[in-house]
Amino acid sequence: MIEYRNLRVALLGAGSVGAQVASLLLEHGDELANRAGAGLELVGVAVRDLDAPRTANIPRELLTTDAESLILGADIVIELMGGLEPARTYILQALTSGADVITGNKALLATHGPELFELAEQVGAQLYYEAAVAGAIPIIRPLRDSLAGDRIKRILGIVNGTTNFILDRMDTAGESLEVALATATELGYAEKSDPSADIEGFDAAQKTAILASLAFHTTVPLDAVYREGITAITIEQVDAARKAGYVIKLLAICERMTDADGVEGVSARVYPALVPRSHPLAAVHGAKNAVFIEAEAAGDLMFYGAGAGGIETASAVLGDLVSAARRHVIGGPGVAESTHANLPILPISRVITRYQITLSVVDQPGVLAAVATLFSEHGVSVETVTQSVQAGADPARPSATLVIGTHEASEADLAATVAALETSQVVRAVTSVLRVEGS
Ligand SMILES: NC(=O)c1ccc[n+]([C@@H]2O[C@H](COP(=O)([O-])OP(=O)(O)OC[C@H]3O[C@@H](n4cnc5c(N)ncnc54)[C@H](O)[C@@H]3O)[C@@H](O)[C@H]2O)c1
Ligand SMILES: N[C@@H](CCO)C(=O)O
Ligand code: NA
Repeated sequence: MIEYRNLRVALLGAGSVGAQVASLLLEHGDELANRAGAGLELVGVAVRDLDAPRTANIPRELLTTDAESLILGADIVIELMGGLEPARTYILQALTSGADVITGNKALLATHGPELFELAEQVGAQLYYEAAVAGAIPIIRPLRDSLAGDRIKRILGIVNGTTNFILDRMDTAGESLEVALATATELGYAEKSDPSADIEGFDAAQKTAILASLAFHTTVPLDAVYREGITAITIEQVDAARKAGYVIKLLAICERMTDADGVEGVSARVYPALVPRSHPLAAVHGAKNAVFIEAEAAGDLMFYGAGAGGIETASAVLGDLVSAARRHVIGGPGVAESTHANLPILPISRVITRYQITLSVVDQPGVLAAVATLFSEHGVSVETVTQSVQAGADPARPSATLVIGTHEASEADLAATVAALETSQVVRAVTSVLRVEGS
């Protein structure tokens, strides 16, 4: 038996993820010690209620309601309480006392990341957060370490399991958004009391801010992430997408781009988009997550797996724990989160992408030409046009549906085009506007 130096590990929070971390650490502690080169002693678990039921057995003597004392005696602090406070204060206390910190708290990192990383750098400690983006899927470490020698061009992520589950049910089972959301809630994916963090895209936006900051060495604040959720997506849009060879996915997009004025910057955005069925992300079903990375030298890479779940996410936390322990063994300062590039963040109006617009129009001579003119007047180039004619109730006023695919255009030009279409005499209604990504 090798005698290792002992590291004192404090756990804050014993909910879905925390309880599994405690249980796995107690069960596999010896093996993890061999991998880390240091003993990993769970010295305490801070909880709110000593008697609350838990998903895993934790010896009663490890439980405490005194988080602050626990933090002060630890070499490594694992924060799995969630929320902004007191998580932020506890992490600041832990770093100040010289401990390394592991967290899965995307809300905190997306909001107060710079403050936490700055303090970690000042005191020479390390902040690990693999669990904060896409749960069990290794994505933080690949971006920070494996791809540190490359340049990331774009990240397209399915980083919210609840919305992917809902959109997948709409696509594969023909369920309405309401029915699919009810199933997601029943299965425990969406929050019962308030599913808006998922379906309005807030959770995905937090993860986007974290990924974009890391990928482009630039601080990307949460409020700079453009966000649309999935609540306006209809079953008609999902069906039409399928017939046209697409699937609708809620995407977290982090992209280095040059806007129409030649300004190079970072775009961070979340919205439901059409993804070609041939794209690897189209094959991500149910509540699974995937992150598709386009890198200059490495080309395309995809990371796929469980983006949530107590024991799955605990895997990411324990991976961080072994990394933190190895760093303690080796010594030296932590690796700072680099924001050296400091690229400007492009507002959504500057973003350039492709679109698909569906219109209900009057079916009479000159309509197609009038619609095409509106696109060209606003500098938007049409790539494809598909027309289908509806019988309609009034034979004297036949109606047609036009589906128009565009070449790349700026959001500002596209918005102006849509506004002009909406007031045009020949357009009865603009029934759908979706971006096309991943092609
Ligand atoms: N559940 C997942 O699948 C998942 C995936 C990725 C990341 N995360 C993140 O991991 C963190 C934990 O998530 P979870 O699902 O385990 O949450 P949870 O709500 O199941 O557990 C949080 C626990 O922390 C406790 N807690 C809250 N405030 C406390 C305090 N002041 N002192 C002591 N205990 C306190 C709560 O009582 C609860 O038991 C969150 O930041 C979450 O965003 C969760
Ligand atoms: N609510 C999140 C959990 C993980 O962050 C999801 O649906 O993916
Ligand atoms: Na992860």
